[in-house]
Amino acid sequence: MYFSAARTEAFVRELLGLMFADPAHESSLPLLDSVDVFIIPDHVTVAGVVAQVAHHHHHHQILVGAQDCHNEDAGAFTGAVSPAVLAEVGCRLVELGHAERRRLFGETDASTAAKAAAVVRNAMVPLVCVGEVTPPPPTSSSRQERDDDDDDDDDGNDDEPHVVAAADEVLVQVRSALAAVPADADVVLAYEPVWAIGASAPAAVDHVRAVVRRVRASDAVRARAPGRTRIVYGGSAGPGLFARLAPEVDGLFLGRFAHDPAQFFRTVCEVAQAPW
Ligand SMILES: O=C[C@H](O)COP(=O)(O)O
Repeated sequence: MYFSAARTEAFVRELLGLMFADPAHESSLPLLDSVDVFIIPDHVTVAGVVAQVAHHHHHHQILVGAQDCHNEDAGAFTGAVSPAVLAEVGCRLVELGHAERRRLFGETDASTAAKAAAVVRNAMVPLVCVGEVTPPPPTSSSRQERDDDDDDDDDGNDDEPHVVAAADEVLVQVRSALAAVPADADVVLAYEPVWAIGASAPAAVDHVRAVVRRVRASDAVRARAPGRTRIVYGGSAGPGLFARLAPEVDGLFLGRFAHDPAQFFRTVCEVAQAPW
């Protein structure tokens, strides 16, 4: 709810202009071969954004998503948005269980899981938001982003207690959602530490990498078909971050720092050009 309908339309127009720039210059086509881009506007503008994107030849690599949906396809649920209708109008991805949905609208792991099943049933991809509520202790190096690229202990045995606690909290959410969808369905897990959303800086790189490593190593993720579970990071993400999170993290989920199409496009290019 940051944008008016007019601003959403202008944002998408500008972004498409950048992505589909004159091939003689910075061609976007190789870029789009190596990365999936999603745009998740409010429900009212989903169909309009689908129409804008469909105008371009390579629109298949730009997924238009919705920010929530109901878990039933049809019925007496006044005010709710049907996943079947979202699919019908060209929506391909549905964000579920965002921290604000959980905090302000009473969503739970159970409701998120039911919605994830509904999204897959309607041949769309669930983008399930997960993340711990409590920030690391103030003295912790995990608390905020900074420039210390410590050596990583890849086995996870030396993870700090708050990393282990964060991953355990996240894994409850992950297990619930993944139990609701077939093992071979595409799923995107958006790891968004709640305390890093709407902040001035993302969570520290080491924290994100360690938590994501633990999620990826979990039985719930390892039991899924190979290549069907992508994990992206969100929470004050923007340009300059991805190269420091990869290869543990597959991509980014931007909020405010994507509001400027040029910044968003720059971030997409960084992800596309990363050597992983
Ligand atoms: O919806 C996106 C996430 O909640 C992150 O938002 P943010 O990048 O503005 O912190």
